[in-house]
Amino acid sequence: MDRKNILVINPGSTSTKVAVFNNKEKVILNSIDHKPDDLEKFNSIVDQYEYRLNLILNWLKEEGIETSSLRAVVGRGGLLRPMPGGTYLVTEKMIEDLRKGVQGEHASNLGGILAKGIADKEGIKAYIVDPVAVDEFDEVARISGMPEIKRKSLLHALNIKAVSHRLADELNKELKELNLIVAHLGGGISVAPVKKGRIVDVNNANEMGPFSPERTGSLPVGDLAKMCFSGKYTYKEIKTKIKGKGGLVGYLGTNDAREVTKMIENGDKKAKLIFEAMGYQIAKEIAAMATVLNGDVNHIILTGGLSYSKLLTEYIKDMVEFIAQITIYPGGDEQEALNNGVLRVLEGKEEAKIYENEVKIDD
Ligand SMILES: Nc1ncnc2c1ncn2[C@@H]1O[C@H](COP(=O)(O)OP(=O)(O)O)[C@@H](O)[C@H]1O
Ligand SMILES: CCCC(=O)OP(=O)(O)O
Repeated sequence: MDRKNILVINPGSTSTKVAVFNNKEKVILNSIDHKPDDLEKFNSIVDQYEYRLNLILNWLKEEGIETSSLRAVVGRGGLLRPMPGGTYLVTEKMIEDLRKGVQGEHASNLGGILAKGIADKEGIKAYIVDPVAVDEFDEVARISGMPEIKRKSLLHALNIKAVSHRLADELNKELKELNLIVAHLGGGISVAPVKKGRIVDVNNANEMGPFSPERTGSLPVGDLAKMCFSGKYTYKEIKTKIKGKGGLVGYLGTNDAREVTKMIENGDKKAKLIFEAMGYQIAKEIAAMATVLNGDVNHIILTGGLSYSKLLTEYIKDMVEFIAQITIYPGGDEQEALNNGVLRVLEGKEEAKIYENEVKIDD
């Protein structure tokens, strides 16, 4: 069979997005949503491998797409060691680090593993592009306030870079001429100042910043420490309360903003307060990042799944439009960005990076 297709796999905390491209053309796309109950039964992210793999393979089968038609497979890259952006070949060392979760656990750790699993069976190559561990921080942004703890760059780097380029193109400008604040509003939330194309700071989307559909974001640390030592919870339970059962899930029992919107439409006052509180925290984070850019902000971008919600984006807009003009790219461009990253390599415009050569391995 003619190998013409690229399979894109984007595992997120609330969904697995899959797409097939033929060169630049998107042949088909699907977002398989995961309710908290679907994932709760797994002990770790890596344990979800067979579950997500079967969902992908069954979907390909239903759509009549043979894996023998694939030319390459690309997955969203995970919490690897801090690394420069770009397209990376999935190597054994990368797989080892994704399995270990060297910077923690997140669904995107499965991206490279799933891509390699499918690619190896077909004897083709697997890649990741601009993983969530891309680190372009200014040194000052690494200081937490406690010498034992460093602030980390963990974020939706793939989409933040893609939509920044998209806006620059639409404005007919070079990205290096612009200062942007990009808020990716997904299962996790990243708010990043993009200074002349570089992501110089960000809340750690896994455990800092605004609360999100399934995460607490930053918490009052004294109360958290007390809770940890109360004897009521194991370490694992606390971790799940922070990531998985925090945010909208913690308050309202769902990670789905569409369900929350229905609750609000049906007069649920608690749902309204919590949804507005999420908007309030996102707006505050955007304003904080405006200071990182010394107030010199050309544009604010709202993107990610939550930015389909007019209720949420209007709330945020109202609070931050004094800073700069706002553009909304609902959902975002992650699938296209993954495909484009691989195409650049397959077309010889860029060389795939090798993980081991780009990161510091000191263990
Ligand atoms: N049309 C929509 N309207 C409102 N919220 C939406 C819509 N589509 C998706 N969402 C919400 O966006 C969030 C997921 O965003 P997404 O970027 O897909 O995250 P992830 O990649 O982590 O799965 C969920 O809370 C989901 O309910
Ligand atoms: C670790 C940051 C990436 C993130 O939060 O992605 P999801 O929104 O897909 O969970």
